[in-house]
Amino acid sequence: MINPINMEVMKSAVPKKGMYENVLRQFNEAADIVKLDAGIRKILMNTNNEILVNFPVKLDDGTVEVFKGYRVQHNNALGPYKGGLRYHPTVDIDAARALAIWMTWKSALVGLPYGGGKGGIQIDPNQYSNSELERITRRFTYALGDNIGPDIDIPAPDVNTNAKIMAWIADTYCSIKSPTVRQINMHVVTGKPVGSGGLVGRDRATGFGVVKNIKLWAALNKVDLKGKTFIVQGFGNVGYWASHFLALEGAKLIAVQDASATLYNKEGLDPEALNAHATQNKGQVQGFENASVLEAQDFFGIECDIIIPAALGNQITIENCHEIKAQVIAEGANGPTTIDAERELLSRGITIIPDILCNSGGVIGSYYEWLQNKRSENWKLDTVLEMIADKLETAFQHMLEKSEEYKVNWRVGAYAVALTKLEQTYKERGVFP
Ligand SMILES: NC(=O)C1=CN([C@@H]2O[C@H](COP(=O)(O)OP(=O)(O)OC[C@H]3O[C@@H](n4cnc5c(N)ncnc54)[C@H](OP(=O)(O)O)[C@@H]3O)[C@@H](O)[C@H]2O)C=CC1
Ligand SMILES: O=C(O)CCC(=O)C(=O)O
Repeated sequence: MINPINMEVMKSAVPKKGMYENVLRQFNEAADIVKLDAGIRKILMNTNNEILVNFPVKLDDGTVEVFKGYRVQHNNALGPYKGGLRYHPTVDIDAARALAIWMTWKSALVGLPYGGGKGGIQIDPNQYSNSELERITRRFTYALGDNIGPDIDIPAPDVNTNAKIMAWIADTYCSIKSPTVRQINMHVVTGKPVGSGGLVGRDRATGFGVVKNIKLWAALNKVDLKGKTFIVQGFGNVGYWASHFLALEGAKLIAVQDASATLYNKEGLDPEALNAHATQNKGQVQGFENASVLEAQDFFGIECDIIIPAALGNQITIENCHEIKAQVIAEGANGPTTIDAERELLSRGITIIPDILCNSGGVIGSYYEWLQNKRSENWKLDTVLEMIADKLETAFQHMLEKSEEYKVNWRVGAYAVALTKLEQTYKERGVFP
């Protein structure tokens, strides 16, 4: 059902530059390789629904501001739309499209009963107070109306959103339902605080999954992670937890970059101390002691074994990829490597663990939260991490098999798994008899 107030639902338009162009190029390359049915290709090239809401919020000083919120629902052949909400000035329709499309491939690749969605608000959250952010989130939820729902479209955290914001969404969504069904709708979002139906371990699920993938890569290549050096771009949810888990393997974090600073220490940066510092410093690493400050453009050229991009898209580009010396890039972020940069890096023998697999621990964790809510169960942390690791191992194996079958790189192999699964689903249903 479409909320008639402040709502435009549009069909997808012409591809434009940026992440959206990248995702379509990746899709077309893989679709050619697997000889995807032409009709299914047309379906998957398009997004099902693109929702833009303009909603007013009264700020603390009494003035009114109108915000732009997006939710793109790419495809729901495998189940309800699923994917995060981002609060960032770069959120626009193209970014939401690209990120929603990646979610479809990701869910299909790791065998989840979900389609792909993504969205957010075009906003710099640092400019607003906590109570303003709460009102903005609640009005956004209200404006989305029944376009989201536990069996329709299930948002989750992404850049600059977190468990608290998910709790506000769940609370607002439930409060506009009849009292008799309120509590059974908490799984309209995942990534909630544990006290509000959240999953123990969803906070670390993405970073845990990134490191699980690095371990699978290391095992395949007989690499000992102990003593290996790594650098991380973005020290938020994904960047911190990936650093935490990789340090547990004996690897050494030697540089971190966020929007505030680029920090370096070849003797090692302690992820826990850095996280404690960032927590006291609006989430930012700037001002951390025991590190030298580098120019931002020098980050990817740092001598190291592993790079974990865990910030925004299009960070590793044709301009900076020549400087990269690492053996492997584990894509914690969505779309961090441009297509041209990837080509160059692969030609130099650098491995890229593709985002749709590498960061999928998050949505797998979300799936278990959703299932836990549906079944009124509670799982322990060890059980949750084991279940996530298990799905990742299977998906990693499937990616290797398809890469081998078609003699293609890992990203195309991962896409081949996802597209084959979607094609099978459409054909089984008789859409294309
Ligand atoms: N959260 C999740 O479960 C999942 C997230 N992802 C992806 O992982 C990435 C990170 O998400 P998440 O950790 O949740 O987000 P957070 O908001 O928790 O952290 C984002 C980090 O990126 C940094 N950053 C922002 N802009 C820049 C920049 N221009 N240069 C360097 N660093 C920058 C931020 O720094 P600052 O604080 O200074 O702005 C912050 O450290 C995104 O691409 C997201 O889509 C993928 C799967 C699941
Ligand atoms: O947990 C989820 O539902 C989605 C997380 C996400 O946004 C992503 O994987 O990019």
